[in-house]
Formats: sequence, structure tokens, C-alpha cells
Amino acid sequence: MKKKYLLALDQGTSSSRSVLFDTHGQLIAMDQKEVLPRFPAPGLVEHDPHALWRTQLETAQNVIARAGISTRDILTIGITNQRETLVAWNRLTGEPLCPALVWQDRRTQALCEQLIESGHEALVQARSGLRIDAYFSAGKAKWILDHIPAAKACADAGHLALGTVDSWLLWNLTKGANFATDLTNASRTLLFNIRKNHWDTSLLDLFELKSSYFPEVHPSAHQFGFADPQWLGHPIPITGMAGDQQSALFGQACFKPGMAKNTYGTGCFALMNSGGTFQLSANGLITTLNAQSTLSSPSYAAEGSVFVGGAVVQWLRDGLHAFERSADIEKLARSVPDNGGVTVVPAFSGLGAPYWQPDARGTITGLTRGTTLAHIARAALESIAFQSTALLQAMNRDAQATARAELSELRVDGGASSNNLLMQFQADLLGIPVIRPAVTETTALGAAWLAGLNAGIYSHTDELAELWQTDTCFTPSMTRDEAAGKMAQWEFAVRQACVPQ
Ligand SMILES: Nc1ncnc2c1ncn2[C@@H]1O[C@H](COP(=O)(O)OP(=O)(O)O)[C@@H](O)[C@H]1O
Ligand SMILES: O=P(O)(O)OC[C@H](O)CO
Repeated sequence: MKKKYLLALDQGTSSSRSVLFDTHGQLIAMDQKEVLPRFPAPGLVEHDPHALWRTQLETAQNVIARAGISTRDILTIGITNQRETLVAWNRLTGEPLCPALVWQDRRTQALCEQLIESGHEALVQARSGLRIDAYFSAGKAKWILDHIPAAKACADAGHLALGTVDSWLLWNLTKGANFATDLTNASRTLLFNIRKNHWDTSLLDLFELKSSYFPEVHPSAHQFGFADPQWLGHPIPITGMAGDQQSALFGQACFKPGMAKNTYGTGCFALMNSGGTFQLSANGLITTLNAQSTLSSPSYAAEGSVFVGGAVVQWLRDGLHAFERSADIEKLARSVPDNGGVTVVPAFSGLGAPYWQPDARGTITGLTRGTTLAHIARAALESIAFQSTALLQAMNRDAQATARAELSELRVDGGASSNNLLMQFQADLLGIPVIRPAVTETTALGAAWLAGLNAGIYSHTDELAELWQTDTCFTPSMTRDEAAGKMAQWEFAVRQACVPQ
């Protein structure tokens, strides 16, 4: 029988990728184009919506050409994307009304602080599972209506579309036929009630917004429409959409409560499947929706993020010129037996979960006359694992408190997960196996699998769990006492980084 394929479109903060998989989940071909955000002033981070769509389309066209296949053999398309980033466009013309406000943009911080001071945090948490923070889309939506007259005019005329990047891509791919999103993306706006799965009137009122500005919300595996034949030569169905971190959790086959993944990219994003009961964290994490095929029985994940993960490696590479390529850090770090007592806390823009210390600043402590660049590189690499461990231990504390399953293994992906020294140290600190899968493009794989589920290529997630394969398993080799000693040293350094500078 002729081979058939699934196409995943993965629109990220710094690049657009398209990945072609066969129906067994094997990666056949991939194409990637850089699409960097602009930083027009301190704290502002914007994307050109046209550039997001153009690069995404080009990579899709390129990957099909590279694989030398007929588009008729692509059974379905799945979309996954940077989350929270908000695009505003005119539904009549399809034209963006302003730059996309990126998840890292902090322009709505003062608004968020005001809302917290006015005592709204508890309501927001109870309904959206999130904290009031500039990271999420709601404040961005209000900012656009308050500051972009064309957006306000469109809103008044009933033509305003406010959507996350998935809905912007879907709109373009279907030439304006479909204005929709999936529930994982909706769950990152701070306007979506994740207990009842609908846009929440109280949350919309809080930000002076209307549900009519926002797309229809569907399950992540759903018939979202067809790609216009002008783009890929054939009306391929689009049957999966999910935010990138939830898509990675799905692509890592973490279908059961207690299963977790950590993505080691520029930052790190850890998600643990926490099952069907809505619970708020007592340990600084947020609650979000898992990618799923139904709206009727929500399934949740606990999430935490490390702001500076692989970015500390970039800082050593580009800021300190310590080495040429990110991968070179492993050789440098291995050239010394240990960190020589050095601890690096890369709190370049504060510390995220579970610390939530926006004013913390980076430190290097424990320096002696014998400290070399190699010790600093080793400590910098270790900082990625220390921060991730603090997050994952917080997830375990939440799980213990509510009699849920704790973490028994960690599945990993993202650029820095290729670093064996880092992965071994991660296993040592956590005291559980750290597993790197055969396909590390798990974000794209998750979107392809979601699309495949709705398209009937797969009948159940059990089938997908069978397809998921291990590449390398890192088993812990440190005693628990030694690991606890190292974590205590790290926490001491974190406290120093939190002292006002
Ligand atoms: N071998 C490696 N060791 C440590 N860090 C690495 C390695 N390879 C890549 N990185 C880091 O991983 C990040 C890139 O990973 P990627 O998953 O592409 O990130 P993103 O999706 O956030 O752009 C960069 O910060 C880079 O410094
Ligand atoms: O673009 P990425 O891969 O860094 O992911 C961004 C996250 O979705 C932000 O929440």
C-alpha cells in the first residue's frame, strides 16, 4: 500500500517548523525558518503576524518538496504553536491591526498588578487555573483595544478577531473560512473557564472584553477545516490543534496522571498530567488543560516554567564567548570533574515557578582562585537541572498533598535535552529515570497524533503509547543524600540571588 503522511505545523517564538511524519510516528522530513520577535523597547516583544504565516507556509511547502511526496498522500494537518501570543485582525479584510503581542511582552504588567491589588487573583485562579500575569493573553487583548484605534473601530463594527497563533494560522490556511481555536490555547488566555470549558463572562468583564472577539473553542482533536488548495495543492483536512507545551506532553505519550515531560529549550517547560480533577497548586504552579478529544470531561496538567534554560548556554556562548556552538558546552563542562563549588543562578529576568521572584538577579557564587571557565560552564549547565528539579519537586509536593501519583520517570525533549551530561545530572538530582525519546520533535509529533486521532488514523491513545519509543534512558547514579546536599546548596544560592541588588 502507498505510504501516507501526517503534516505538523509548529509555529514557535523563534522559528516556524513543518514536520512530516509517517503513520508510525517516524519523522520523514523537516523544514525550519527563523522568525525572530522584535524588541522595540525594554519589556516589549512583538512578532509580525504576516511573517508568522509566511514562514509557516514556506516551511510546509518546502518539507513536501524535500520529501518528494504528493500532497494527496498527506492525510491530515496538525497545528501547534507558541502560546499566549495574541494576534488582532479585521475579519472582513483578514489584515492584522497591529503587531502580535508575544507571551514574553511585559507591557501589561502595571494593569496586572492593579488587578492583583484590587483582589481579583482568587477569582481568576479558581476559573482559569492561572495567575494574573502579563504573560497571558487577556491583558494583551485589553491593551490592543485601549491603544489601537483601528482595533477599537473593528470591535465596534463587529469585525474584530482576537486569536492566538493557532487561530491566526487556521484563518489563513482556510482563507478566512474558519475562526477557531482549541481548548489548550484557550486555557492560556486567562479568559477561559477550564472547569466548564467556555469563555468566562466574569473574566471577560474584568478585562472589558466580549466573547464575540474570540474564536470558537473546540477539542484539540477536531475537524477544524481544510487547507485552501492554493497553499499546498490539495484541500488537506486540519484535524488537530494544540498549544506547543500541551502538544509536547501528548507527543511524549504522557496520557496517564503522574506522567510528565520537561522541554529544555531557551526556557524549560515542565508539565505533569494531573488527571480529571481540577486542583490548584499550593506550590506556585499553574493549572492548565491537557490536549484532548472532548470538551465534556476536562483533563488537567500542572505546569511550571524556567525562564532561563538553554538561554544560559547562549549567554556563555554569545555574551562571554566561552565556546562557539551550544553543544560545545558539554566538552568544556566535562573537562573538570565537578563544579569546583561554583553555583550559577541565571535569574537574568527574575525567577519563575516555584520561586516567583521577579526582582531576583543572576549570581555566580563560590568562586575561588582556582575557578576556571570550565567550572562556570559546568555550574551553568547544572543550573538548568536545578531549576527544573525545584519545579518538579513542587509538582510532587502538590501530588502528595492530594493523594495523586508522583513522578516516576521524566520524559525530555527540546534542544538542550541532547546534552548527555545535563540529562544524567537531571536524573541524579530527581532520583528517577530521565528518558529521551527516539523522536525529539515531540511538539510536532503531538500535533500530528492529535490530527491522526480525529482523522481516524489512530483509534485510541493506547495505540499512540505503543508507537512512542525510547532512545536513551538516564538512570540515577547519585545517592539521595548527595542529591539533597546539592539541592540545599542550590537553594542557598537562590536565596542570595533574591537579596535586593
Ligand atoms: N547540546 C546542548 N547543550 C546545552 N544546550 C543546548 C545544546 N543544544 C542546544 N542547546 C540550547 O537549547 C536551546 C535551543 O533549543 P530549542 O528546543 O531549539 O529551543 P526553542 O524552541 O526555545 O527555540 C538554546 O538555548 C541552546 O543554547
Ligand atoms: O515558542 P516556544 O517553544 O519557546 O514556546 C513558548 C510557550 O508556548 C510559551 O508559553
